Amino acid sequence: MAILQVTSGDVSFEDALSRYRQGDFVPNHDGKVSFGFTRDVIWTSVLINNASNLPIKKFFYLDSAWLDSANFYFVRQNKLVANVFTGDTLPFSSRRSQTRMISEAYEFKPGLTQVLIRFESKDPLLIPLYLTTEKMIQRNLEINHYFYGFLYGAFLMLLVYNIVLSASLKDSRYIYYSLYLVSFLSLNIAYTGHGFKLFWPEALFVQRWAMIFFLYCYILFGIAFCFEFLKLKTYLPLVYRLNHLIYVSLILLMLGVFIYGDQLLAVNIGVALTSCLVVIFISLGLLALKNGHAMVKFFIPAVFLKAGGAAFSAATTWGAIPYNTFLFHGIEIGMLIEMSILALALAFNLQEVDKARITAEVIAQYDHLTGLYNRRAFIVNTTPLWELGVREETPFSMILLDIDWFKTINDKYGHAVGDSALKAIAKTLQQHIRKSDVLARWGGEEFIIFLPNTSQQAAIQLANAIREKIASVTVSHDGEGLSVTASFGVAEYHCHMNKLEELIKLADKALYQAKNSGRNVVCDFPSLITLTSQPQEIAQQDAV
Ligand SMILES: Nc1nc2c(ncn2[C@@H]2O[C@H](COP(=O)(O)OP(=O)(O)OP(=O)(O)O)[C@@H](O)[C@H]2O)c(=O)[nH]1
Repeated sequence: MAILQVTSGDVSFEDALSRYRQGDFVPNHDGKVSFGFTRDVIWTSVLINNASNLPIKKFFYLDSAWLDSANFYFVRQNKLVANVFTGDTLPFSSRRSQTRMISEAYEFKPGLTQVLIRFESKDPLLIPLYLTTEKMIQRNLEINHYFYGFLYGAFLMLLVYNIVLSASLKDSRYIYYSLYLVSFLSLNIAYTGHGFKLFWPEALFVQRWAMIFFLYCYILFGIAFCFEFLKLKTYLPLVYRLNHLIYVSLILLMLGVFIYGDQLLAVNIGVALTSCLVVIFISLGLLALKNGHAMVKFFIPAVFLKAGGAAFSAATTWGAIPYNTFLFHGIEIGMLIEMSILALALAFNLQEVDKARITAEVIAQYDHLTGLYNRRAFIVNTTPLWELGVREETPFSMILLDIDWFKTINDKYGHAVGDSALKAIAKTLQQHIRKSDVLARWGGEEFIIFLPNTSQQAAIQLANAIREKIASVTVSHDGEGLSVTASFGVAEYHCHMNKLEELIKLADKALYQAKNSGRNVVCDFPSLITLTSQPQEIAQQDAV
């Protein structure tokens, strides 16, 4: 194969032929196939010698879906015998051969045939040209089908997985991930020629601009995903504030290039932005890592691997390294790896969210000062025991206790001492109840105990034991021990009660009675003072 690269203006077939004869074509000894982003026109000349006596049908096959035009001129004995035009400037349905990649059949008569082909593209000019048989083309397409079947299958799986997660978790990161993935998928469908073959075979305008449009979408959603995934709002708020400016600038740029209408310029800007994207992603990732964002440990390797794949694709496209199908598909493989790692990261995040939810649920059950159940958790844990007691007709009781003169303790010794008293009493209560009892901090200085399988008499006994114990507990203050007392109300379930609240109300009434009876006493309902000690003003209860 010999090549003539026309850098300015155009050359007609006749001119190309005469320049070939003048020796202007250069032999393509090193098998160059990539000419990068160029407005140049490439003419190639191939001499085919059919040494047999019979005509042989062969196919020219181009393993690239980016060519705007491939114009084949078949010359025999200095005469043009056939001219076939194909490429993306022709509706797909008008192509003689309906393969996704350009292929052109020709029956070579015995003897020498010269084939001159004029190539042009507004996308990267890549000409991996093969002279082959129909069988080989079918085989190649078959391998391609498996490859893209696997790739699109994997992308669709990741997509569905993330759409389900975004719908159930209402987390914007999954939505941006899905958009990022869909834009890459669409870009891939456009630049591999699948779109032209399957979705818009007649629409030349779409074929011309779809790839560029999806490339810009990919950049836009890539940035949006990066901002959300790295939680820049939290970890880099100054950068995050720029997000709207970035999105608006990108959309304006996109509109600008479409209105200007220069396809090659639009592709060049898009590709340059995609390369910048990798640098931006990694820089933002490192900054977020510095500010303590754990998910970056997934993000940076994912972006590196994708960037590696993309670099190989770009290098083969630009002709920096020799063309090779595997390397050419580097971006797709890299993107699949990146998407899988990021999906893993989002799954990891799901686990974190779950852990945080469990922690929040646990925290929501407990009183932070004493570590006892709070009022809500008390009701939740007591209700089934109440129902069981009612059904099995076993006695059960409730104790409500309130620290005496607690306001005075706070006022006189300070809140910290009040808190220590609350903690000391909580500990005492925990030591005196059974595992099956339910203990909670009911309010400020009030505690409640639900006692399953416990009669009123037994509850009163327990309350008195606790009362005595509390009175003997000392809370340290300025090196001295300060003692506190508590008053108790006890009530037992009766069959006319319908709700837990009714039993609590009775215990509260008994407690009220205990307070009125001078404090540091246990009262039950109906009010009955079971044991008293001399009521004391806390102000007088100094060191023990
Ligand atoms: N230190 C501390 N004080 C609390 C806490 N929760 C509530 N309190 C205080 O407990 C005091 C309760 O005061 P009162 O309801 O007047 O009861 P009292 O002083 O114990 O009087 P009697 O119950 O009639 O013996 C209030 O001053 C609240 O501010 C807490 O978590 N820590």
